[in-house]
Amino acid sequence: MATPLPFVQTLEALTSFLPEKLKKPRIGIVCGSGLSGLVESFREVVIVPYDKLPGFAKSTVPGHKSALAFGLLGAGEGVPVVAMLGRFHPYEGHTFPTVVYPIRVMAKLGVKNLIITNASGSLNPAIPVGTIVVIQDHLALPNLTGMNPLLGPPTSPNHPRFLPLSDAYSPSLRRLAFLAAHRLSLSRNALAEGIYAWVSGPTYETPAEGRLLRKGGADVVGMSTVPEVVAAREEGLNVMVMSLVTNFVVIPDTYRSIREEVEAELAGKPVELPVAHVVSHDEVLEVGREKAGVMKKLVESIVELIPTVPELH
Ligand SMILES: O=P(O)(O)O[C@@H]1C[C@H](O)[C@@H](CO)O1
Ligand SMILES: Nc1nc2[nH]cnc2c(=O)[nH]1
Repeated sequence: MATPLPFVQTLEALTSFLPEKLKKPRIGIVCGSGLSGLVESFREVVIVPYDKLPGFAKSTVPGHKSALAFGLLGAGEGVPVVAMLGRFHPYEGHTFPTVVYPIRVMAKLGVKNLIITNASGSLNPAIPVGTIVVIQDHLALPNLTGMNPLLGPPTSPNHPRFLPLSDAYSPSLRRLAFLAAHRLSLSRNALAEGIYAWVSGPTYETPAEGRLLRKGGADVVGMSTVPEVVAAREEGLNVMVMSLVTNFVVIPDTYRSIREEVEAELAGKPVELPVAHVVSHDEVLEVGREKAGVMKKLVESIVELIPTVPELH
């Protein structure tokens, strides 16, 4: 029998930390690798470390802090928001209920719209490093092969047993991303649309895996987000995802043949080999730092626009 989740205790703890005007955020934000700097734009900010909250784990990944940030974001009076400064990934050893626990807590606080960010590798030559991809759909091999975050007894009798995901990524929220980019005078190439492949990690893709995902229709690949999207949809939230491309995934058209190289060498005609790029988390964080400002402005602008859209209330 699964241990019951301590929602009541978490909500009581949060209530004790928060002033009245921050107690009911309507917009939730998840900050991906290297993107927690968003909190610098919050006003009247209250930071609640995860270790003060029953049910919350600790994020162990560099570039992920372990705290919830509450504050007002956007021009004028500002909109009350809550942001996860750091998320939990299944590859860290966290169970799915733990990975998505903060999302369910956000829903219980009254959050209706969720903006998720992440870092990803590009599988699509037309989507270079530094692009922010507004996700329109996902390809989640783990969901299809026995690692679905909703396996097991339902978390609540109010949740559907069979959750549809054909409409997971809110067109109304995605629209706001492009309107926000226009307001900020970003170049057309700064933002793209695409499909996110979720893999469990923590290994990066082999070239053959990258090629498989590309052939399957994915544009970018990452190790997070989909469990959060699934839980958020189960909780009835509107969801949008913006994925910052931090590196290219190597997808060769052909493999270099070692046999041909040896044969060429033996024949006295050595071939000059291209040096293949090897991705690292430092590189992911570096691009995150470079683009954090743009991501921050986009999120802030989307937060300002949400209250103007009746179907997002
Ligand atoms: O939490 P996100 O998805 O932003 O982090 C990405 C995926 C892995 O956790 C890590 C790999 O570098 O970055
Ligand atoms: N799986 C995966 N996750 C990433 N996160 C940032 N870059 C990558 C990548 O190339 N592959």
